[in-house]
Amino acid sequence: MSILSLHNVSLRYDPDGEPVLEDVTLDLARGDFISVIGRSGSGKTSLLNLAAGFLPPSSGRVLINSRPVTGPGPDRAVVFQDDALYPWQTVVENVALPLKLAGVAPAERLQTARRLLDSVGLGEHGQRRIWQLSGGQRQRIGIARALAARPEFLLMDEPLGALDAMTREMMHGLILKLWNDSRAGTLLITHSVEEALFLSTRVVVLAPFPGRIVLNEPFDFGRRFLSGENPRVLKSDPAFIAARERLVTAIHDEETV
Ligand SMILES: Nc1ncnc2c1ncn2[C@@H]1O[C@H](COP(=O)(O)OP(=O)(O)OP(=O)(O)O)[C@@H](O)[C@H]1O
Repeated sequence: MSILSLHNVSLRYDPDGEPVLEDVTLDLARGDFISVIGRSGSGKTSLLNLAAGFLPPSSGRVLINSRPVTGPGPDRAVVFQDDALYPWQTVVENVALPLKLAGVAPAERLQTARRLLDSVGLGEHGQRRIWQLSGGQRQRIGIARALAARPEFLLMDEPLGALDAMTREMMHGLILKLWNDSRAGTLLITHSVEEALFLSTRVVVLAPFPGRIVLNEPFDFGRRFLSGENPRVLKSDPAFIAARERLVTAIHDEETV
């Protein structure tokens, strides 16, 4: 089983300055869905950038299956809040792009891209241009594209941050279904405690200055949703409400843990 690991990782942007992350240890395995929450400046995006291989740690190790990560790779797909789609290409061409870069033959990559577009409910929109779509549709395409090359890990930085509440809720169900189908080990950075709690098999809270893990707890609300439980009922479950309070307290109270 593939595991993306951060072992005792610290990060300084300024070699003489304070660390942005200090002694962070976290394992993301296939089938995991880990959300990272925390106050602004706690190092969430920096943590994702280390996992993606965009940045090297100042100390500690970032490993995939015990081998050092030396840069970005096709085993890790990244989705940002601002979708990086190409407006001059059609929807289906955008989704097929990672397969084109991987050298997959045109017929096969179009077939895969169409299947992914169907899975995000946009099968009818393949020939449209990106500018003809709503923000929620664009994020669905961004996630479909990220999954096209079957990455082992999906790293998402606030992918739903710009969406309205209703679209966001719809996206939660979709993200859980795609995660369940792909089994890609998923790391989600979010500002929404409820989103983290509803989606994740594990929620990690970072406290700032220096960024460090102050809470790391498993949850099963996403799995319960996938087994057919109603999301509104799940979110009013006393266990959900109590967990939300614990997470909010951990974010605002550095004495936790
Ligand atoms: N490229 C950079 N160079 C120098 N400092 C940086 C850089 N990127 C981030 N920082 C600093 O590192 C700290 C953590 O930033 P980071 O973006 O990882 O936090 P975050 O938790 O994702 O914040 P937010 O919730 O506001 O997006 C902040 O103090 C930020 O100013």
